[in-house]
Amino acid sequence: MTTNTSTTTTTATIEADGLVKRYGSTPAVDGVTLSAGRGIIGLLGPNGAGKTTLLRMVATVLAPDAGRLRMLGLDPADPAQRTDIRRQLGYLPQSPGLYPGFTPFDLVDYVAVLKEHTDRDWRHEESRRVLESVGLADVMHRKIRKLSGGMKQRVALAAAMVGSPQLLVLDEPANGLDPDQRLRLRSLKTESSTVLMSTHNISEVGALCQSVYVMFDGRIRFAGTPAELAGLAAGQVWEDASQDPRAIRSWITATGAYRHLGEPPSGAQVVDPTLDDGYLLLARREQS
Ligand SMILES: Nc1ncnc2c1ncn2[C@@H]1O[C@H](COP(=O)(O)OP(=O)(O)OP(=O)(O)O)[C@@H](O)[C@H]1O
Repeated sequence: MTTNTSTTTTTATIEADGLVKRYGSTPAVDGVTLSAGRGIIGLLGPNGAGKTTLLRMVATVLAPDAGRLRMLGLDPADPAQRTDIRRQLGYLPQSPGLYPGFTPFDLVDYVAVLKEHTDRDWRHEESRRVLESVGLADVMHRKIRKLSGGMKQRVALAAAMVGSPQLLVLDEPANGLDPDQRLRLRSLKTESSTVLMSTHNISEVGALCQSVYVMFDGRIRFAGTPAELAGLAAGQVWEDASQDPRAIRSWITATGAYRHLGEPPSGAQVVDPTLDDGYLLLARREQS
C-alpha cells in the first residue's frame, strides 16, 4: 500500500518502502511504505500497532529487517550517512532515560556536545533557549532526580530539540504532561522542518498536525490530512437521547446524548464527524 501525506515539498524528508521489523517471527512493522515531507505529521494507532518500532527505525536506533528507508535523502544503513542523519535529527523516545544526577541544563548541554556543537557559549545559550521554551527556566539547575515526571518529560523534549534539528521524531511527547503543559506543547515553536510524532491523543493531531498516518498491525492504513480522517465518518455519525443497537459503536457524551457510528437509520439526527469519529470508524473496520 503506497501512502503519501499532503505535504508541501517535492523532496521527502522520510521515505520508507516496504519497511519490515520483526521481533522473533512476529512483524511489528509489516511493509510500511510512506513519503513524508515538511510539517508536523501525526502517527496514530492502538497499543502494539508498531508506532514506536517505526519511530525507532526513523530515529536510526533500530535497523529494519527488510525494505528501504531514507531520511533527509540519506541512507541509515550506510554508517557515514547514518552519522550525517543523526547530526540533523532529534529524538524523544517513549521512555527517555535521563541521568538523575545531571541538571536539565547539564543534560541538554551534554546532548549538544554529542551532536558536535563545539562552541561552548553557543551551546549554553541554546540549552537555555530550549529549556525555557519547554517551561523549565526555573528548574534548569536542579537535579533531574528531584523533578516531577512531567518535568522530566520536558527535559527529554528539550534535549531532542537542541540545535533545531531538521527532523524531529517524538514518541508520545505529551505523555505525563498536565493540561497546561499540553497546551504549551501545542504552541511550541520548532525550527525543525519535519516533526513526526506518535500520540494517543487525537485532539492533539487536530491541533498540531498537517498530516496524519494511522497504523494497525504494523501497517499504515490511512494517510491524509486530519480533515480527511474526520471525513471518513461523514454521514455515519448520529446522536440520539437513547442508545441505538443498530450502531456499530456508541457512547454517551457529556450532554447525556448518545453518539452513534455506523449506517444512520432514517430520520436520524446526523451530525458532523470529528477526528475521533474517523479514527474509531477506521479502527472498527480493521477489527472486523
Ligand atoms: N523489544 C521487543 N521485543 C519483542 N517484541 C516487541 C519489542 N518491542 C515491541 N514489540 C512488539 O512489537 C509490536 C509493536 O510494538 P510497538 O511498541 O512498536 O507498538 P506501539 O504502537 O508503539 O504501541 P503503544 O501505543 O502501546 O506504545 C507489539 O506487538 C510489541 O509487543
